[in-house]
Amino acid sequence: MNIVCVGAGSMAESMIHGWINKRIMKAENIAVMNKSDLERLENLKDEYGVNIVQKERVELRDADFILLAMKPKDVEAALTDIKDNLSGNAVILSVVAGVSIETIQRHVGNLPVARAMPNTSAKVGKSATGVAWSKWVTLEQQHDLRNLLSSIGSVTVVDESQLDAVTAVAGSGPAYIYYFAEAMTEAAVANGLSPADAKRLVRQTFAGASDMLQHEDFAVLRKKVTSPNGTTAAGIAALERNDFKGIIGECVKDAASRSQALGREFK
Ligand SMILES: NC(=O)C1=CN([C@@H]2O[C@H](COP(=O)(O)OP(=O)(O)OC[C@H]3O[C@@H](n4cnc5c(N)ncnc54)[C@H](O)[C@@H]3O)[C@@H](O)[C@H]2O)C=CC1
Ligand SMILES: O=C(O)[C@@H]1CCC=N1
Repeated sequence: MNIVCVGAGSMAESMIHGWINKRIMKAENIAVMNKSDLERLENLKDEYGVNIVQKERVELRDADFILLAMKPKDVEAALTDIKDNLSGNAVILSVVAGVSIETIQRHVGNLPVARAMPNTSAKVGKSATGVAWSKWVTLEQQHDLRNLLSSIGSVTVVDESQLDAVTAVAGSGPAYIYYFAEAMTEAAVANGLSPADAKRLVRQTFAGASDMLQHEDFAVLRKKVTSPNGTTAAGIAALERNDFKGIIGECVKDAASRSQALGREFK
């Protein structure tokens, strides 16, 4: 199986890292191309052993899967640029936020197109990925796509209309968690801990809690920490007073709306 990554930024790198780490792909079967940054491609070649798409672009013609991993505004130019080099057998796997299967097919014709929304935890094999595909994707190709995506984490097959929600929760989600970790660290320092100790404590608290989340119901876990009239109850009361759930609700709603807007903007 051959894959060409069109767009070689942080998302493509996370996926390449996951595929090679899990030995689902050999580096020699992966090729990368981008808009203009040859140094970036050379770096990926040095780091992972992947190929760089050559001027003649045989790699594109031989590809079973084309990973589309550029910003939404660059999709049209990228597809216009590669469409004459694609074989009819290639499946396009887009991770671009918002841009619909219909829009992609308008540029390349009735090629099989799948849209996935992974996240950067692909790098450590722990992406939470949602995927939807068009009717042109055969059962065998669906099977290969599941394999490719499950090598970087969990896979949830959804209807394309649900991908905006997947993007808002799982695609963007790691950033909310990092933001929460930053806020906890700042609060720890404000309450007298050294920055180094604060960071170590917060990092391990997140790591331990995220392990626990795998095994028990979220609310049950929370209740087990929360002694009546204790410290956690006081902390949670502050979250409730400040409408923490409302804030998170708005955060996810705005991210999903932005995903829809990107789809309209780059139709
Ligand atoms: N970073 C993240 O956490 C996630 C990103 N995504 C999606 O992945 C896509 C890529 O995001 P990043 O990797 O973060 O962006 P990035 O900015 O790190 O990389 C974009 C890459 O696209 C290339 N590119 C631009 N125009 C091109 C063209 N015409 N032909 C070929 N290559 C071209 C750039 O040279 C660059 O290598 C975005 O659409 C984003 O919505 C999806 C899930 C998570
Ligand atoms: O922020 C973005 O638009 C992309 C999509 C999901 C994560 N990063």
